[in-house]
Amino acid sequence: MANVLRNSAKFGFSGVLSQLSIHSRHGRECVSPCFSLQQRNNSTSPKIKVDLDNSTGVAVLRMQSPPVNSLSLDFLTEFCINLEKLEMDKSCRGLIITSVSTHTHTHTDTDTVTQSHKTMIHTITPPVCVVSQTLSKVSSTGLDIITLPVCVCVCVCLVSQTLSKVFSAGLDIMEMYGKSPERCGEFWKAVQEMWLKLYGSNMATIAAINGSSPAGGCLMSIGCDYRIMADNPRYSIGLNETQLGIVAPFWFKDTLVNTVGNRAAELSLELGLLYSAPDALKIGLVDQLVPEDQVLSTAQDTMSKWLAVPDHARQITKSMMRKQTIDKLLSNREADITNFVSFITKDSIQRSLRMYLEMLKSRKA
Ligand SMILES: CCCCCCCCCCCCC/C=C/C(=O)SCCNC(=O)CCNC(=O)[C@H](O)C(C)(C)COP(=O)(O)OP(=O)(O)OC[C@H]1O[C@@H](n2cnc3c(N)ncnc32)[C@H](O)[C@@H]1OP(=O)(O)O
Repeated sequence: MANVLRNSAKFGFSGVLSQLSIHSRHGRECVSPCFSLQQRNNSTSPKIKVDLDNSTGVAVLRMQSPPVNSLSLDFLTEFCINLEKLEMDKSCRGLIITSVSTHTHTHTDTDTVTQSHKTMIHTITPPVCVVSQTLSKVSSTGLDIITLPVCVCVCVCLVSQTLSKVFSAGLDIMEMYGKSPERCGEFWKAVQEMWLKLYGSNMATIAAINGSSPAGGCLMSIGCDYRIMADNPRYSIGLNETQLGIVAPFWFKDTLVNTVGNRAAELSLELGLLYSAPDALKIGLVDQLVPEDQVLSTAQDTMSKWLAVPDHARQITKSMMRKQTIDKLLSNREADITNFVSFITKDSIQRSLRMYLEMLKSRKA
């Protein structure tokens, strides 16, 4: 333990993790070269928006991946990159994770379309510049040269997409359904990485849960130091894996046990319970309920209390509380990937996932 504390003090908590996970494909090894300490930490990427307030040292990470902020491989990779970048930024001490309820995505596109498609394009986007030209093209037979009237549109379009009222719908089920074992393994490694980075973060972390948060969304929430949830009867949170016919792995279970205790975790996991906000508060799955429009401001107020504690003392304490759980996964990472891949690719599990997907779609109809 003395070693742990010495290392924690020297490298910081996530520094210790990085030392241990140096071979990770999604870890520091591949991410670090992309970011220098000089880089600003206000970034907008397609699925995640990060704003760091330099005066408070608090970053707000907003998930903005419609329709439900599901955790795909791309999303997880982006999430980890953002976390790593903030972790390396000495001015960032606190992180709030939340979801944008609506977002406007600014998209610049260059497209080449045939004349017949021109009208359609115009109705979708206000083109900044439209250049008509004639394009010579080899036909599919390769013998005839045909000339098509084309319209080259350079468009700046505003696409408004609405996220349903979710914090995160958890792991992207499409990443686990009908995929090759290799792809499943890559995906699972990214899920592990997300949890390792979040649960072991040196930053004080708060989940501002402004929507439903099942399964992987719940894992992300309980990976934080504190949870504030919107008091909205439509929202639920929990590790509902068994309801899908799948099993939450040991480190999901350990994180839940560390949060709500053994008995509540046992009931919760075996029954795959999704809790309403008041019930989640009752078992300690979330720490505070507030009206929906106050989730973020409460998270900001709460963060200032966390940041009033000296960083090194908070970080070493966090390490003492979480290191054992983290080490358990670090020393079983490859076996955990192998387990996941062989479990998820079983015919019976694939059938369960298909039925669950169909159920999700039919609920809409
Ligand atoms: C020997 C054994 C050893 C054990 C070994 C263990 C190995 C490990 C085993 C595997 C462990 C895996 C762990 C899995 C964790 C997960 O996170 S699984 C995902 C669980 N998520 C859910 O159950 C949530 C499902 N979604 C919902 O309940 C609702 O969508 C919502 C979030 C409450 C939002 O509802 P609403 O606003 O009404 O939106 P919808 O209309 O339902 O959805 C919109 C579209 O989004 C699609 N969608 C929803 N969730 C997901 C998702 N998680 N992934 C992918 N896609 C999703 C939904 O189908 C809709 O799609 P369209 O119909 O095409 O619009």
